[in-house]
Amino acid sequence: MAAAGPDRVLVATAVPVERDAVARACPGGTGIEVIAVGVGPALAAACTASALTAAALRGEPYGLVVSAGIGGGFQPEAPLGSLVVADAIVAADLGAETENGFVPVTELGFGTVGHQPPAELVRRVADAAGARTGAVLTVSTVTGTAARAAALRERHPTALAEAMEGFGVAEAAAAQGVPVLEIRAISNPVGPRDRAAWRIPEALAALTEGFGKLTPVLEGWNRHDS
Ligand SMILES: O=C(O)c1cccc(C(=O)CC[C@H]2O[C@@H](n3cnc4c(=O)[nH]cnc43)[C@H](O)[C@@H]2O)c1
Repeated sequence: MAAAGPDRVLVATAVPVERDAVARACPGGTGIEVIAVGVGPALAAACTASALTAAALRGEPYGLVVSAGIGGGFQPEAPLGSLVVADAIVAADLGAETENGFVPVTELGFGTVGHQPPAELVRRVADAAGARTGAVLTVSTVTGTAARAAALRERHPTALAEAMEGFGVAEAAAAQGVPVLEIRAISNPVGPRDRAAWRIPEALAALTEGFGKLTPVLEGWNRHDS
């Protein structure tokens, strides 16, 4: 039997400037498509699910989904302008606040709070792009205090970054049995709110450079090979 060809890859960013930064490194004909799916986990999940379903109905299903964009980095492990590849995609604020602290939704008997990207693909992508690997948290509220940053790190000691879409994109992918990655270029520290300290152009440039290096890995990847 002939070996299956490489999987088609869907890259989902939140906003158009992130989409364009990734697309600059992914010229047409590579089997990689880049779309903007909106800010926040719910909109990102809805738009990603629509794109996956539409492709499957066309008879051109995706074999991998990548949530990509800028993100906040936990300091000092994820400096501004660096890249992080998620080895775990974690819904960090999906649960209940109690007198004894935060309780994840899974401990209340519902749903899921994490997705695991394929370990070998994470390693290959991170090696190609010179990225760090660690948990990437999905939050609905951007962290704005040192106390909140410390609480997140205490609950998630391996976390390197936070953003707002990864878990939504991962839920949509998981619902269709498609593996998922998350790749973040660090635009700001996670911590006290200081919008003037965000380095968005530099992070977008890092996203383009990183995808330039990791695109061949995505192009060659087939989930049935690994
Ligand atoms: O400045 C604000 O008030 C503000 C509030 C909500 C969102 C934004 C964005 O610009 C978010 C765009 C996009 O970037 C990701 N991102 C970047 N840094 C962080 C962060 O520290 N924490 C969470 N998300 C972050 C996120 O994925 C958004 O889609 C600005």
